Amino acid sequence: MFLISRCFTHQLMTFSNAKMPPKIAVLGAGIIGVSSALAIQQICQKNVEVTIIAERFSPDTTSDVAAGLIEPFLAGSDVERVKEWTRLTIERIKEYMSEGNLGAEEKSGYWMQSVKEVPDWLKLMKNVKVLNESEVAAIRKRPGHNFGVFYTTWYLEPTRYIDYCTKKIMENGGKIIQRKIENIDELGNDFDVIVNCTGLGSRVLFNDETIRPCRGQIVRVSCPQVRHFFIDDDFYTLINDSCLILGGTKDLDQWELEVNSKTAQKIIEGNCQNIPSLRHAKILSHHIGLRPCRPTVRLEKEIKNNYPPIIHNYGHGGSGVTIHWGCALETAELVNKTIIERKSHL
Ligand SMILES: Cc1cc2nc3c(=O)[nH]c(=O)nc-3n(C[C@H](O)[C@H](O)[C@H](O)COP(=O)(O)OP(=O)(O)OC[C@H]3O[C@@H](n4cnc5c(N)ncnc54)[C@H](O)[C@@H]3O)c2cc1C
Ligand SMILES: NC(=O)CC(=O)C(=O)O
Repeated sequence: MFLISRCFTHQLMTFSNAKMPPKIAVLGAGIIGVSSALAIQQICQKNVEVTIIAERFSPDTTSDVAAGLIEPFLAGSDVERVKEWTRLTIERIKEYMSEGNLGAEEKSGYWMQSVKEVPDWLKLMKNVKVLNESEVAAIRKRPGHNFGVFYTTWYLEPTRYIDYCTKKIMENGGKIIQRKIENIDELGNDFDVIVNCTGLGSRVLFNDETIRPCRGQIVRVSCPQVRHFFIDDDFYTLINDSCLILGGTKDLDQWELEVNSKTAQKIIEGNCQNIPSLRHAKILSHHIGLRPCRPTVRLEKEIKNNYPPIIHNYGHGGSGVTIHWGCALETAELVNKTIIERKSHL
């Protein structure tokens, strides 16, 4: 009886609240959660009540650790979807830059490779140049640099951007609740749609063991004379407005959040070999993040008996900044379609 009444109550709640704007819970306040919340407000023309519920907020999310380089990395096997999400995100970044926001720029540099790779997503970049033998020889810094590509991409500093999105969400009437959700039963019948943007948290919250941590350690340094990024199989120097980000480890199934000093030293040494000027860099800070890696990004609607519809948007690996807006738009379209379908049944 309880289950039926609960299910009936939920339907009743929906029917009885037909005049109230649909209530949307967005679980997670990383770049995926806040961008999804904002896209939902925009696509549903603000005729929704969006509440972000999260355990941690910026600057204490994985998203805040990211350098925000725009290029797919550990994004799973849906390469065509990832490329389209990247394209839409690049358009978003251009708009964001045109508004005069800080923390986003075009940036050029080198990707030196031991095995030649010219992925399709390079077509989204500018000034792409596959290096010839003499150019490789001129740029090479270590024996593993057998091939190389020069290109221009963008960076989007997550912390600044999350703040930008959050301000807009609040201006649109959004709400924020700081809370760890142990079980979605806790949400009861309070919401009409649940949007899951909990990243690695989905492993427990939605019992998805296919999402696994890929631990990344970085060092933020100041070295203004370095103005190009430099990436190879083991190390990278990426650029933000007022610092460089030196990386980059990728250790699957490693949950350790303590900074490892030996790893930090290896990261610094390896990047100094690629860019000798870095020997004059000032060390600013050390950070760890656990990339939410999954075989594919999970972006889909789930219907569970006795629960509101759940729209999943998690598992972005090393590409959450790169694909955030494409994923946010697709999530918002799923929410809008769900609301319209519900209204048609009233
Ligand atoms: C070192 C490093 C460098 C990176 N560099 C880049 C880069 O240059 N470019 C790029 O595109 N990507 C990069 N990434 C990847 C990017 O950071 C991630 O893909 C992205 O942050 C994932 O965003 P998210 O919002 O899903 O996760 P998160 O930022 O982890 O946010 C998850 C949110 O869900 C909340 N949450 C989880 N479980 C619960 C629960 N049970 N109850 C309530 N709230 C919950 C958390 O509190 C948090 O608010 C990098 C990652 C690392 C680690
Ligand atoms: N997209 C990226 O470049 C990801 C990255 O730098 C990381 O460490 O993850």
